[in-house]
Amino acid sequence: MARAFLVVMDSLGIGGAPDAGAYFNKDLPDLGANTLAHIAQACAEGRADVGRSGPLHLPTLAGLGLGAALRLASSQPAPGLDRDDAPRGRWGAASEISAGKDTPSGHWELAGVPVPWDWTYFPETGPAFDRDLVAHVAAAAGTDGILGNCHASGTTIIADLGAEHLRSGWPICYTSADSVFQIAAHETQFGLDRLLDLCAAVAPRLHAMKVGRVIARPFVGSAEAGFTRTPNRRDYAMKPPAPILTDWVQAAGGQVYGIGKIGDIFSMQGIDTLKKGEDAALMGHLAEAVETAGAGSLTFANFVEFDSLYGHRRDLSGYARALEWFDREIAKILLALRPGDLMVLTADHGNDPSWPGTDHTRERVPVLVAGAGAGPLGLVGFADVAASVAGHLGIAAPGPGRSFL
Ligand SMILES: O=P(O)(O)O[C@H]1O[C@H](CO)[C@@H](O)[C@H]1O
Ligand SMILES: [Mn+2]
Ligand SMILES: [Mn+2]
Repeated sequence: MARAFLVVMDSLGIGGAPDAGAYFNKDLPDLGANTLAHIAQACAEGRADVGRSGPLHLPTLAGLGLGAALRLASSQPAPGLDRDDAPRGRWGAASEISAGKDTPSGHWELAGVPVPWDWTYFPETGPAFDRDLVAHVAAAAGTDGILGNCHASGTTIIADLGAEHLRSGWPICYTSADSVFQIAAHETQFGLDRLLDLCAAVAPRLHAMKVGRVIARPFVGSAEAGFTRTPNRRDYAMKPPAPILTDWVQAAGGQVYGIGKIGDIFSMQGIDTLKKGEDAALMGHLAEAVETAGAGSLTFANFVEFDSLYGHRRDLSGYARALEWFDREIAKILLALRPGDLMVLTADHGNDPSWPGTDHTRERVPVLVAGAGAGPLGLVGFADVAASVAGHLGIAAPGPGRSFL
């Protein structure tokens, strides 16, 4: 009996989005952004040699068709990924139709439901949040005000405002090119539970404004030693607008196992069990799911560190190291798959570490399939991923997606 494993390599874009010109980082359109190709180019040119060296080495993913998918999506050279002439998996490139280039829209559309509305974004100049919203957040925090109130990189803003936060006790509120309201606060001085309660309290108002996520960003440290974010980040996302792949599987009697950020991204909708942790631990949970998942089940995993630790930080070496680690680990997991298993490896948006700014980039994403033979899938849509997984499990797939298998 069939089982399905859907694995999102968060932010591993492969360029070529038809509408990239409509999305921006700073004032530069995302035209030409290509997360994977630019990492591969940096590796080949010796610009990504911290903790690794040489051309980007991804034999497992390339063997499934990653290089072929990249060439289909865009014309950018990707040294090291140009020799997989006969991929052993099914491979293709997917475009997103939802507006925005953030995690929730990407995942919802991969799960079969494109986002039917335009998200709310905050202005880049002047105060990001209006007086009513500031007053609402401060009241919920029990403070006389907030810090930040601007677009920022999360690591930079705690370095800049961490000391003032400790002095005043005011939460640090910031946003990005995504539809997000982020609140950073000291985990022990402000309190982790208090921060999570604050995010939960203000989320309904922000969701009503069509702001996709409120994100708790706890950190530790001191002005003297510096400030560091902890793994206790938590996202409070809007609910998807319609039943998604996880609901379809449950409705058909299958179990749904979430791994990583999947629980936050879908507000636990349609998810029976959730395993969280750093990416290394998540890989262990994925291996365990391959061992134990039942017939008719869906395991849905997100590996976020490509994005959070390396893409947003514009760290080419780190992203390459993470990809090479993932490639070695996923090789073992692919070997453990059984007849009747389908594994789809894909991504939710780009985050080109060679690009200006610190935000996501609008790109196509790879779709690599193990367990369904070999050969091209062509150019597909994000929602086709959900339809294909549903088709493999033999269940109905409402919505716009069409199976590519
Ligand atoms: O700079 P940090 O806080 O990591 O923020 C990043 O993380 C957010 C959510 O993924 C994005 O919108 C981006 O701004
Ligand atoms: Mn993402
Ligand atoms: Mn991100």
